[in-house]
Amino acid sequence: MLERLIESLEAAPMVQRGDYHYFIHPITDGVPLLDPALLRDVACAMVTVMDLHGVDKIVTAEAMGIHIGTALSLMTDIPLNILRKRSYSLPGEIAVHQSTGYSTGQLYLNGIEKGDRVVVIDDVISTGGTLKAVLAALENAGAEIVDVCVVIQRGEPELGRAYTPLVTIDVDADGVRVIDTCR
Ligand SMILES: O=P(O)(O)OC[C@H]1O[C@H](OP(=O)(O)OP(=O)(O)O)[C@H](O)[C@@H]1O
Ligand SMILES: Nc1nc2[nH]cnc2c(=O)[nH]1
Repeated sequence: MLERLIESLEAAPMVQRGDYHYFIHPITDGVPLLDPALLRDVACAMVTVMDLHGVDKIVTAEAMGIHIGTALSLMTDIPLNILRKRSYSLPGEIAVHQSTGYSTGQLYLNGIEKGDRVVVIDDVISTGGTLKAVLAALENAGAEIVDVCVVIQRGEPELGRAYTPLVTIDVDADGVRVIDTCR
């Protein structure tokens, strides 16, 4: 089920963002083109590995969790909640600081109620800064985090809780090497 993902990751072009070796891939960038078969492979694999029993909401972060979260939502009928990079100033909005290997910003959580059972998904975890911010916002909102799943784990980031990557990669200036899969 993950052959297309592995093959395309190992062919991913690289760019520099400061000191950061950034790989470019359809799942993590939407560039150059997202093959529906690849998105379907990823969504099916996530449904297979995640605990979705009694889950009220799928939670992801803008921008590159959205297409994956949408596919999962369509497959499971579980509503999708997106942490946005801009504020809506709605009552109860929760703001958290996000930092990655090449950027910093804010994420804004709306629409999660105390006691909601949620799963968190994202395209990639690298420093863990984004998912830590998402988890902090959900904890602040009083959600119960049932499971966390990412398509790609880059390196060995700690989240302070268990999470499941579909694939684990090593990255250097020459490109991406897939070193483990969830199978
Ligand atoms: O583990 P980290 O170091 O936090 O990196 C992972 C995050 O980096 C990317 O988001 P980015 O903020 O670049 O925004 P995008 O999704 O809008 O591209 C990606 O979509 C993850 O959310
Ligand atoms: N596309 C892409 N997204 C990322 N998010 C964190 N690191 C990376 C990376 O190297 N490539």
